[in-house]
Amino acid sequence: MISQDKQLHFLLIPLMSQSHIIPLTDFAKLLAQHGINVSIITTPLNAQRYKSLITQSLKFNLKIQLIPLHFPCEELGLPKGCENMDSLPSTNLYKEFFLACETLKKPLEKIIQKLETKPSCIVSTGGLSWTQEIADKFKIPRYVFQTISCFALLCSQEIETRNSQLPNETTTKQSDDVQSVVHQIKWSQNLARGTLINTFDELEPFYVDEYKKIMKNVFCVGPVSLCNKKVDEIINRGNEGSVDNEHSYLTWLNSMKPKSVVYVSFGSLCHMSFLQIKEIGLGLESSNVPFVWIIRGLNVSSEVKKWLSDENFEEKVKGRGIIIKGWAPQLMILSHPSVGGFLTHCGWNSTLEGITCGVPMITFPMFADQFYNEKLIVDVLKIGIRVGIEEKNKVLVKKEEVKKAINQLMNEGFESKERRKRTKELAIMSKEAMQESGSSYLNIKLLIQDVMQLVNN
Ligand SMILES: O=c1ccn([C@@H]2O[C@H](COP(=O)(O)OP(=O)(O)O[C@H]3O[C@H](CO)[C@@H](O)[C@H](O)[C@H]3O)[C@@H](O)[C@H]2O)c(=O)[nH]1
Repeated sequence: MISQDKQLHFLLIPLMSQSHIIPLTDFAKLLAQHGINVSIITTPLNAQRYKSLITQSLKFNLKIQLIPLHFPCEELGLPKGCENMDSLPSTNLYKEFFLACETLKKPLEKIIQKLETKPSCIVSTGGLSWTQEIADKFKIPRYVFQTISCFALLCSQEIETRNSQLPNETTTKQSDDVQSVVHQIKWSQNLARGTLINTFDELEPFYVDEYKKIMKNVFCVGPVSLCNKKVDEIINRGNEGSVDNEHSYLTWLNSMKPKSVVYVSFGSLCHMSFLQIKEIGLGLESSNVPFVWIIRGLNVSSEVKKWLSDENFEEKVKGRGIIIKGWAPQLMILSHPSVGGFLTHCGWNSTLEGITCGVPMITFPMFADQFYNEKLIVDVLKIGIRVGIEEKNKVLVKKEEVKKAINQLMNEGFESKERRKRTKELAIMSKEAMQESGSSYLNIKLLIQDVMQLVNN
């Protein structure tokens, strides 16, 4: 714990999406472990979903509170209860969702006005450019919390988001909207005091250095998921409801040979066509490799359910494969010794979680930074292999290609062993970065000093 003249209070504002709330709540724990008082802005349903965070903080004497603000779903044409991007019934509602997020600005200003002492700083995730206006209004320094890699940040500085990186259903009008939002985000980032990135210096040193040349006050503070050490923290992370099933998954994983299982998941937002889901299923079936396959959100369509039942799929793979139709305890599964491969959409949180758990990957990007992360995983770090062609969101990846990639990743050949070795080395480096006197640990301290100095001036 640092010695400090004043009790620092960090106000954390994530975009209401699992891929932003999860790393920011992890970061809250890390800050609280350094003696910081942390408030997280959220909404009533998200507060419910993350209530275990509060139980845990009380247990470990950490000062973290959730501040729920009303989220105007129905007023803005969103279905009731859609307070998190993963509960949207269609990707066409993203615009309405972002507008609903922006309406949090006024109530949040009222909250800040009512606080006895104003927050020492705001930490908000990249997409929330309106939080910069709040920071300016109250003269509070704002740090942008980046949930993507330095490699992807640099790529996106250079290149406009290509249409092929947008989700399948995106229209030209929506694509223009995306470009204008990207410009707004960049504008607000330049006004921020600094940038915190969920990565670690040793993972992508060249790209971290390059990013530091174009942005001021850059602190790599991750992988933040490593703050979850106790089993119940890992099982509960981002969970939607009860954790009863988690223990049966654990029993199943315990019965499998070390490094024999492939974990298949496409994050919290990806919307995959029925035909693609079918090819993945058939590829998994014919690979003969044990698997845990997550089908969630928009992907659990009636077509998918019918196909699974017509094929008698779950019965056919019984004993060798598990399908989870809903929220999976991803960190628990990836950190289990029986898991030896990860078929992933390359979301940055998933990529980092694969790395910290030492699990090599099969890359299946579908939109946004996922294509950059594929390049980082396959070409730079050499800890994964591609399945199908590069711009695969427009082309069906066939079952034969899925089977081939799984067998190539999971076999005992020289290349697989080398890939596994490299991933293991990165896993060790990631843990060292987060340990006392590791690079990310020290960067968090430097961040706190930066805030302290601003507060004391
Ligand atoms: O059943 C599930 C599904 C997901 N997760 C967790 O949810 C997070 C998902 O994050 P990520 O892997 O980054 O995927 P997305 O949800 O798809 O993330 C979006 O946001 C990321 C961060 O900005 C981008 O890198 C991605 O491209 C974008 O799709 C991870 O922590 C997972 O462990 C679970 O625990 N259980």
